[in-house]
Amino acid sequence: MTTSAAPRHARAPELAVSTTGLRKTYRTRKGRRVAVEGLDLHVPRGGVHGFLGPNGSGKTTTIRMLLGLVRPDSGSMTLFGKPVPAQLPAVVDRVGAIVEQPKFFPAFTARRNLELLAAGIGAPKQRVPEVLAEVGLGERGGDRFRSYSLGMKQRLAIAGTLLKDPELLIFDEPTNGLDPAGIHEIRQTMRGLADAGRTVLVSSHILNEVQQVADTVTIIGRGRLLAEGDVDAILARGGTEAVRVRVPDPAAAAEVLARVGFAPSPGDPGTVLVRSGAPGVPLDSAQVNRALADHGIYLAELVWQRPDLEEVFLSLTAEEHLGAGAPRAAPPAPLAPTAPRRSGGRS
Ligand SMILES: Nc1ncnc2c1ncn2[C@@H]1O[C@H](COP(=O)(O)OP(=O)(O)OP(=O)(O)O)[C@@H](O)[C@H]1O
Repeated sequence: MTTSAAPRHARAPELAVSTTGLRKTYRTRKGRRVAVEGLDLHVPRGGVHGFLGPNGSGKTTTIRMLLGLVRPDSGSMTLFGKPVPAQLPAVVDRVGAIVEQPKFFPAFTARRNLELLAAGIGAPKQRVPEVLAEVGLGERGGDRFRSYSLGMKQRLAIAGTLLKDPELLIFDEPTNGLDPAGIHEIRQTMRGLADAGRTVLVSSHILNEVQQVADTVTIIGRGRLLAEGDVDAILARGGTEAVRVRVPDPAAAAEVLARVGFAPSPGDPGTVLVRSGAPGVPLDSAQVNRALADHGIYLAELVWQRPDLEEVFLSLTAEEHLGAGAPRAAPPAPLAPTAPRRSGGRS
């Protein structure tokens, strides 16, 4: 099933990126391998758009096709409304991308490295201090590249993509290999770029990592679209809220909760997961607490379990794995679009 959660871009006059029916197969010794299977992608202008899917789901292949590095078998693509690859030269200066790690000279300063890069791509040298500042390296531009942390190296790579002042930035798995601090730095950098009015298209196989910074996402699996739209709307449709209660006797608590209309299920040892018992009725944690206390069961802990994009992905792919004749869940009602997130990120 494809979930389309009332994306903002439905009203946008022009998308930063779009693909229609995009397909790519690779020739292998065992025959043809389908990498991208009829993919429709819609990236609105402005904000951070997460392009998400597990390893091998076709993200890099799609990005490489958009950048003219790989030729699709069929389908169409546009960047800022211009068909690519046919009109790529007309839009290429509006796009900056990191698909592979750029090579910097370890013994040169970050500033010198960017000056060399600027000369190579015909960007003005005056942009160098500006782009260093934009990625938060303004104070460290005089340090040698080899003294940088991995997160700083990746931010320098991002600075390199900004030299020509592009409107659209495409980053393929920019947090690969980074520690949590480095991941946080890159997230903040992407948020800052989007808040400054650029469009950031970022791919990742770690869905929850991007959930924290993306305004909109496209989730793919095995080269096919699974869900797209505003993060909050996809979360609201794709997963169910639950509370985890820790009680002395989980079986007794589950029985009580089921009797009064909740939907309990076993949690970690010593806990019960409680969901709303009726579709569309929000879960009320105070009622859970009261129901248990009324039956002499006092909880030691109550923790909200909010749905995340990993959970949404798993539920979407679980549906995909159902046989053709198996019953499918009815699609949830459409939701109103949510306002774009503009600062601070999510926790
Ligand atoms: N040059 C190639 N030749 C043959 N098969 C390829 C080639 N490049 C990619 N593939 C296959 O195409 C599929 C999609 O790969 P792709 O790298 O686009 O996925 P991905 O989502 O970017 O994965 P990852 O997160 O691991 O980078 C995979 O099955 C992969 O093995």
